[in-house]
Amino acid sequence: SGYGEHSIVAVRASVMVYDDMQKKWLPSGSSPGGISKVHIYHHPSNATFRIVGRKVQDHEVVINCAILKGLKYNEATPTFHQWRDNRQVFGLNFASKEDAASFSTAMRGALDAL
Ligand SMILES: CC(=O)N[C@@H](Cc1ccccc1Cl)C(=O)N1CC[C@@H]2C=C[C@H]3CC[C@@H](C(=O)N4CC[C@@H]5C=C[C@H]6CC[C@@H](C(=O)O)N6C(=O)[C@H]54)N3C(=O)[C@H]21
Repeated sequence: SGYGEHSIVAVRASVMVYDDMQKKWLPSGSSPGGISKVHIYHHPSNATFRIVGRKVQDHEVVINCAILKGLKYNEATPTFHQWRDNRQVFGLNFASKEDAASFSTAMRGALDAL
């Protein structure tokens, strides 16, 4: 309903990005570590989806990336999932297996709809 975006899933996860130079995973955002609320937002009128994550503590946006057709979503472990865009690799270290499963189901639904 309406013309805005709406959240199709909201989970808790630590958002990470892989640093190719240092060859290690770094927490995304300015303050080290910490849990974020990570949503998948659907924009029905332009049939798009994106992932937006905000730190629970200070609401810093630590991820804001489009879900593009053909994205390969890798479930490396039951609580760590990852994917690439043309610049970097993102990882979500979920607070629970249930959060991971919810997110994965919504992600795969979005990918099927693109
Ligand atoms: C073909 C391709 O791009 N391949 C990608 C994967 C991929 C495949 C298909 C589509 C998209 C993608 Cl993305 C790829 O191989 N990449 C992506 C970058 C990542 C980096 C390091 C190495 C180190 C080993 C592994 C890893 O990350 N793994 C193991 C579970 C482990 C779980 C938790 C996270 C938490 C932080 C870190 C840790 O524990 O300290 N950590 C981990 O250590 C986590 N890996 C990878 O996984 C690597």
